[in-house]
Amino acid sequence: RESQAKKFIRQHMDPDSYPNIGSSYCNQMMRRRDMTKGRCKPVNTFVHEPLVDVQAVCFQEKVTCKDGQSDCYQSSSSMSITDCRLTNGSKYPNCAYRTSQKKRHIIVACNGNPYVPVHFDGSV
Ligand SMILES: Nc1ncnc2c1ncn2[C@@H]1O[C@H](C(=O)NS(=O)(=O)C[C@H]2[C@@H](O)[C@H](n3ccc(=O)[nH]c3=O)O[C@@H]2CO)[C@@H](O)[C@H]1O
Repeated sequence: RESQAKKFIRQHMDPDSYPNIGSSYCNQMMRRRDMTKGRCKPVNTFVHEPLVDVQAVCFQEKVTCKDGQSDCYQSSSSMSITDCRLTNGSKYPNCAYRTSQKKRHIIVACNGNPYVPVHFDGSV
């Protein structure tokens, strides 16, 4: 059984590639990281920063999560991210994504001991 922390890493961490945004990055990565089984995950962000830097966000600015919970944190510095968004013409099982490269402050929810990111809430 995959822990929430491991799931966060699988779904949202890609420190090694700062993709030269060919449009295929999201199409490939959403499959490779197992987010196109059963349905195409509509929106997903990959973070291109070292894991330790993303884990440190759990000890940065506390903010309210989209769901109203209070265990979210906003990164003090902007980070390199790639937003993957399902295109309108996309038809399961051929999940077609738009790839958008951005520099944003990320917002994550943290949980557990050790206190680590378990959910990607958004970016600003
Ligand atoms: N406060 C919390 N505290 C603790 N745990 C919390 C909390 N909240 C949720 N979980 C947990 O997380 C699980 C989970 O998968 N939540 S999810 O909203 O569907 C994830 C979103 C995100 O993956 C993605 N997205 C979205 C925007 C963006 O910019 N980039 C981007 O990637 O889209 C998804 C849908 O929005 C949920 O089952 C619940 O267990």
